[in-house]
Amino acid sequence: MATINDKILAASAKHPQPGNVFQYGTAGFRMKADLLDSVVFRVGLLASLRSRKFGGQVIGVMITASHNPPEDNGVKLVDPFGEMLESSWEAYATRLANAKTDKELLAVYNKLEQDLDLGTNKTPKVIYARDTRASGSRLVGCLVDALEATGTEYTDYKLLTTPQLHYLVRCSNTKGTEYEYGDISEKGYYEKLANAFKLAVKHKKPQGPVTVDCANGVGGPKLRELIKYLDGTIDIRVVNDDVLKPENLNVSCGADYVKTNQRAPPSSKAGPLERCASLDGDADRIVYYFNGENDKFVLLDGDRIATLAASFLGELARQSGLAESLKIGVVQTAYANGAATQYVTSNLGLPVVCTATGVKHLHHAALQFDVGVYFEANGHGTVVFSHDAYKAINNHEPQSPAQANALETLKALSDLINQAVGDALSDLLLVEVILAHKGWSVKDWEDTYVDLPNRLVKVHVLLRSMFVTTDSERRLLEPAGLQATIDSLCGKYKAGRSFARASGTEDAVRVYAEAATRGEADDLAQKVANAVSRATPA
Ligand SMILES: CC(=O)N[C@H]1[C@@H](OP(=O)(O)O)O[C@H](CO)[C@@H](O)[C@@H]1O
Ligand SMILES: [Mg+2]
Repeated sequence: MATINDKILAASAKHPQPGNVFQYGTAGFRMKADLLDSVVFRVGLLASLRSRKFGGQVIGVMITASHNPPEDNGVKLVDPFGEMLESSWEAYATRLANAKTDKELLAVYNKLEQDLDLGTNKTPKVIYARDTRASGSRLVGCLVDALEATGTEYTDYKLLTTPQLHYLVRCSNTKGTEYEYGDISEKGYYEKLANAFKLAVKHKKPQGPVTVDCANGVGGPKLRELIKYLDGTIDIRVVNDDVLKPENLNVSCGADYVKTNQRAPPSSKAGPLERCASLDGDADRIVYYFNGENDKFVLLDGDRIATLAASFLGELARQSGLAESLKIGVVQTAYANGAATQYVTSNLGLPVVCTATGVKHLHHAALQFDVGVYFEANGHGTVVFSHDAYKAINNHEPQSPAQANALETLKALSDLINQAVGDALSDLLLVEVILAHKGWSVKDWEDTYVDLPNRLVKVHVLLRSMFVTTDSERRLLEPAGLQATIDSLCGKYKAGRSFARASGTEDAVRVYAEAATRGEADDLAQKVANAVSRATPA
């Protein structure tokens, strides 16, 4: 009888390594889809090991390239509690992906089996899903070959948003425990969100429609499905939801297009002050926007969602009598607008923590609070409630009808908000709840503070690894002397702030600058970019 090792060798022979060098980055592996067969096969091997490491708990595999062009694809792993893969395992994924031959791959796999102290012999379990890309079903085939070869039990959830898969992983592993998260089904996801939303807006119905651009991705059909469970409590108008033409995915639409180009999708028919939102290709990011006075485009990005959520959660905690027991905090990266940071500390009186770029860093830091609000400026984020926060919310005896109302809304939000990962559908409903409660238009939301003009530029350098940062990427240790130059440049501009760091996803150094006026922000960004270029070999 063929051993597992024989089976891995035979299956691997169907998916030869193309000779490329791969790296499991911030968002898993991501590249042109036709290069990915061997990578997905090998991620399948790792998912099986990861499940064995946790005594047979369910691990998730998501096949998506999010906001990338339609011809790309990617793959990432979901850990047992629904979080992103633990960083130390990213290196194992990279090692497996880069083994040149089938034999070498098997050697790496067997070595990991030995080194990882896998403990019990429980059958490994994996669940997986994919976005709407044309290459998705072929890549699923590669994944299944690995799961079959390793004797891993698996369930194919077909098309899902990334956060839906995270939800299912968390539900699977918490069933019957005190952390039980929900029913292990797609329907369970919609029911959980819809019930929480209906409860949260029981007394305050959202005013006017919200138009949601779904990037022609998987978020479209999933949002349409969610709407069926909302019983007309909100008017959501779905646009750019054509998934039958996968070549249209993220093309001139979607959250990344809107954030990068600072404009609405050209197909948008929104009138002045109409509430609009855009999801990305796998629906884990969302940004809001509208046409303001004189047709000025106004973006309400992740910073704005974070400040809105923090302000509302702070109010609810006070109104329900839980201000003392719920420590609320906001987590941002250095890319957050200085005005947003200032608003949270000065106006809301809440602490702000800055972390390195990448949502896993933010998520981790947010767990230090009872209620941790975290968003990247690009619209990826969520609010995490600690176990103690759930206990406090669920055990608190309200002292008045007003307290009872606030508590009910707070409870509903703790169910509405995806605890595993940033989720565009959950975040959409969260924003809608808050605007409804505050009775705010998008203009009122914008008016909470004035963003500092800012500029983000990319500098192409020969060796981005030369750029070594400290202080949550806000300051450079190397190249020597460059930080002093940046400091002195910032000092010349009112409210000047700038930093440079190597991108983790592109071969470039990113320079961010903000200042009191548009001209000064642009000027500062350009000068720092020039200094970055000068500090590196040509
Ligand atoms: C300035 C910026 O937007 N950076 C993005 C980008 O990271 P970089 O390391 O800056 O390339 O991609 C990350 C993964 O999608 C995302 O988490 C992050 O916010
Ligand atoms: Mg995404």
